[in-house]
Amino acid sequence: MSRGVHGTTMMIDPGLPTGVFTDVIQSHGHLVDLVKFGWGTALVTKDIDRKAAVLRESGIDFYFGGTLFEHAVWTDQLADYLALVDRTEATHIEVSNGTIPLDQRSKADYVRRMSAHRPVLSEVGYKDADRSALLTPADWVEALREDLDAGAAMVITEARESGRSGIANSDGQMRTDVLGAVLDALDPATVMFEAPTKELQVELIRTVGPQVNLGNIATHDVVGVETLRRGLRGDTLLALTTGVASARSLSHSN
Ligand SMILES: O=C(O)[C@H](CS(=O)(=O)O)OP(=O)(O)O
Repeated sequence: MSRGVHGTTMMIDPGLPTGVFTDVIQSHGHLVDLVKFGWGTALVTKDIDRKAAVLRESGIDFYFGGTLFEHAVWTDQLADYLALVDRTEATHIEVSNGTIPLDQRSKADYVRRMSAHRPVLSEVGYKDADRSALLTPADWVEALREDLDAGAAMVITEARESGRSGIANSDGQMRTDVLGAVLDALDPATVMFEAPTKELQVELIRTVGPQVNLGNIATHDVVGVETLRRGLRGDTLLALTTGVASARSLSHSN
């Protein structure tokens, strides 16, 4: 799924027209490891099978938003959801409890069940910022561990498409207490951090390194994120690269 030293980049499709989506994949697909068809957009997208084919032809893994899984559980349509996964040949299933009343233990049971169908990406954190804020760093670590123990291929920290909930505060700032606890307890290779804003992307790349797995990257930000990973933007240049020019030659050129 990942491109080696540079971690997984998961792009979120908010329902782009098929032509635009195809263009994005043709132009930037080499920088994308995973695509999420956001929330329930797949069910109202006329061309979802064509979009899925574009990703299969490009060798890019994809799955449907956790909200679609939750909708299926809540409305008792899991069989239809799995039929969609099979028909489109989605490579992964996201299991989450960001919206519906599904406790952590029951979610972990779904991780076990869904792992029989596809590798599972399991999310921790809530869509509601106030509810998420009540989760302590220890709660996050415990839930992430429980999902990994239940067989999740990777766990996801919620931040929404806005970057204003879950592991981020409602003002968009990273909850550094949670991030620190997660990095102390888990191998970052097993975690994908949703990071739709430049502030969150920079913080994660500076803290974890270019190998950090980043999710919910907007279609128009794929190239920008890659430059951050490679120190090709001022925000990460000094943190990720070693200068070779001497101070003397630098001062001469100034
Ligand atoms: O795609 C989804 O279902 C949502 C996107 S958002 O939180 O509504 O912006 O995210 P997920 O993390 O997959 O639940």
